[in-house]
Amino acid sequence: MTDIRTIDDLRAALAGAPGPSEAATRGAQARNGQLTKPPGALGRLEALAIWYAGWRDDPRPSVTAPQVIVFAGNHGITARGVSAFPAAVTEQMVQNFQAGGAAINQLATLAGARMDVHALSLDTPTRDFTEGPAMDGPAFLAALRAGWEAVDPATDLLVVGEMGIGNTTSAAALAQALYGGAAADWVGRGTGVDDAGLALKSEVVAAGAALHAGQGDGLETLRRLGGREIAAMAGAIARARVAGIPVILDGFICCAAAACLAETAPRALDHCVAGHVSAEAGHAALLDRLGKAPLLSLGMRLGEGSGAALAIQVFKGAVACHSGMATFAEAGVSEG
Ligand SMILES: Cc1cc2ncn([C@H]3O[C@H](COP(=O)(O)O)[C@@H](O)[C@H]3O)c2cc1C
Ligand SMILES: O=C(O)c1cccnc1
Repeated sequence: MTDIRTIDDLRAALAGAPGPSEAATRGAQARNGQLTKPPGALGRLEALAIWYAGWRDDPRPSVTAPQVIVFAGNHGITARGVSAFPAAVTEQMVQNFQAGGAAINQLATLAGARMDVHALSLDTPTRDFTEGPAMDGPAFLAALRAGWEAVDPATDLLVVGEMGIGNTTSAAALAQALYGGAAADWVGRGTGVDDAGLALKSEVVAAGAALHAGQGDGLETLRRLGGREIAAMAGAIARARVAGIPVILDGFICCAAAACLAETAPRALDHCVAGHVSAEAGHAALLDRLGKAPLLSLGMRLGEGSGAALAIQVFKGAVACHSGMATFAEAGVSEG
């Protein structure tokens, strides 16, 4: 599947996507058992490398072409005062990304990743989701397709990040609509709202979830409560699933996008690893729902793909050891 013309095309692509190669997984497991180290001594790095080998269909893979894609969108919900920063910051940060001045630029460069920035109709914010669906069908499909098409088929490790003032409110509403619980379980301070701002966010999220929960699958929920950049992240993660490209998930917003796919097709996130756990209040609970244990826990709460981009280096470490180390036989080291 190289194109999606309808949202049902995306549903079908997710449902029919192949899993990792069993032969490559077995080959990598066998290799891992022969490497010059005590069994299990590289901890979770060993499982990561084997998992990566399966998805890349190569028992001795390397990470040579990581890609970081940052999507930006504006949110009608910002009119309700849910962010500590004005909506204009979305566009200003896009310019900062393009000039190389944001945190994600530094972390992507350090990880040896190509970085692409896609600003999605910034002059047309989504609708306030407490009044109706955030996006109509064509706008939603366009955003999904922008994400789908942004993935370089030649990439071998993908990170998707976002910029969109107000999007922690959108992500919290998605989480509540998909998983239930109270709005207060899912809202956090985002860019740093005070206690009154947090209470307002809870009200807005509860109203959105009440209006839109239970109206369809994860993708339909995404159309109703998401944003263009969140939909594009979902489109990119889905493309990677179909193309067998492993993905490192970022923070709360990225995981909300991913959750919409998981609630659409049960194996939709088999190709994803959680890069980090964000300090945003609901992220740990969201990772639990996704069944993903984070690689890093550094108290970051930035978004942009920053935590996941940092985790590329953990991945590179895992794969470099797996594929570069000598075996006991090669090195003449005695096995225990
Ligand atoms: C200067 C600046 C850079 C950022 N980079 C990411 N975000 C993060 O903050 C926003 C979400 O928080 P809220 O829902 O509270 O608006 C998103 O755009 C996210 O990526 C930023 C926010 C700011 C202010
Ligand atoms: O976890 C995130 O992705 C996050 C948290 C706060 C603000 N922006 C993003």
